[in-house]
Amino acid sequence: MASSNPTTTTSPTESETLVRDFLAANPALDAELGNVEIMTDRYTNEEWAKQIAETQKKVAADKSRKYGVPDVTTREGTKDLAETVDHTVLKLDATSKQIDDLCSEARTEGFKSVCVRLNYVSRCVSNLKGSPVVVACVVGFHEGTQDTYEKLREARAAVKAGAAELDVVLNHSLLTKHNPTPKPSNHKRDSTADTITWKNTEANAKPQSGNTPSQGPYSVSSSGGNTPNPEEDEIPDYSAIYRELASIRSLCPSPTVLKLILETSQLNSAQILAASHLAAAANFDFIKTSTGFNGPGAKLEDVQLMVAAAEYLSTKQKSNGGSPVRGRKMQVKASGGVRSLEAATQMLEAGATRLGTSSGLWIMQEARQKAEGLKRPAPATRLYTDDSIGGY
Ligand SMILES: O=C[C@H](O)COP(=O)(O)O
Repeated sequence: MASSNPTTTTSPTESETLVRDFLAANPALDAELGNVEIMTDRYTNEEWAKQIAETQKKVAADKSRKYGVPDVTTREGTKDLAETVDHTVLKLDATSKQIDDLCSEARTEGFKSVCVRLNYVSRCVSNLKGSPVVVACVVGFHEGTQDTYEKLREARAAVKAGAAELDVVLNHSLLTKHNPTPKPSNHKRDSTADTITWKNTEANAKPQSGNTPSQGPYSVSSSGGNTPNPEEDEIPDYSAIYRELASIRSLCPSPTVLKLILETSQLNSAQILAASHLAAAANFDFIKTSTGFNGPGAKLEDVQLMVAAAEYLSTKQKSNGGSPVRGRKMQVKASGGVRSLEAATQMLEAGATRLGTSSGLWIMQEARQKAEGLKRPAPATRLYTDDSIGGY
């Protein structure tokens, strides 16, 4: 049975209707979830806009702040690094063999998770039985524009199949159609599926012109320089975004870990902050940069901004008596194009706590090489000096 948060309205809100309809169509789920707490539409679009404007005004990326990173010259540090990695294969043409290899590599390396599409979740769950590696599944991949009901169906199917974490693609078009601000693209992929999506990205790209402020405060209308957009002064449909996120959270309660993929390459800083605000309000656990299939992946400045946003949004609730966001701090996952130990280290230094990468094996290999390179040679090898013949 579903119950909702206290609300001043008597008729059900759109979120309530959506979740109740979903449960009515899935009675087994309704019984399984028991007393679902529906996160209702808490604010009007104008109220969201006001709150988001405040976040945009207050939050700026702190480029000088460096977070501690695992010391990969130690065994413990290498283990810690591995535990940040979501070992990822999301190609449409991935084979069962590749998925099986992904799982056994994740077990061997001690990665946090394997991140796959829905069709491979149960295979991974059975491969990883008895290991601490969890299964993460993407939802709404990779465009994010599927309708909410479809995303709910996908999310629930993934949880039913055993996924512990869901990486949900934001419907970023709801933000960008008001202030389209594509960023420059120099991303190249190699598989056939990737090439197709890359072509789509290029086809959809609009001219870029001085539209991405590198530091706050950021406002939604800060896109200056674009061709005038008839919708420029309208407020993006924040309510629709929140409704989608909140209904996914309502039907996939904790301990399911929810990550929101913002697709930062498609957003300006103001839009990144708006999405972060709504993710926090809907109790998501992570904000994540990229799908890896649409424009460039994780950029340092975006990770820095998201980390600052997560920090601000977590303290905001404490300071204003419980509303409007929350007290638990979201984490940040850097994903897309993280292909080397150096890139991984930079993202962690910027405050990311999770890395989504298809290059996890290579990154670990580099970490081991670094550890070995710095180790003093064992006495038997005596590579650099020979005490028997004297020397300094
Ligand atoms: O979330 C994960 C990304 O799809 C991985 O992207 P990548 O292949 O560039 O590492």
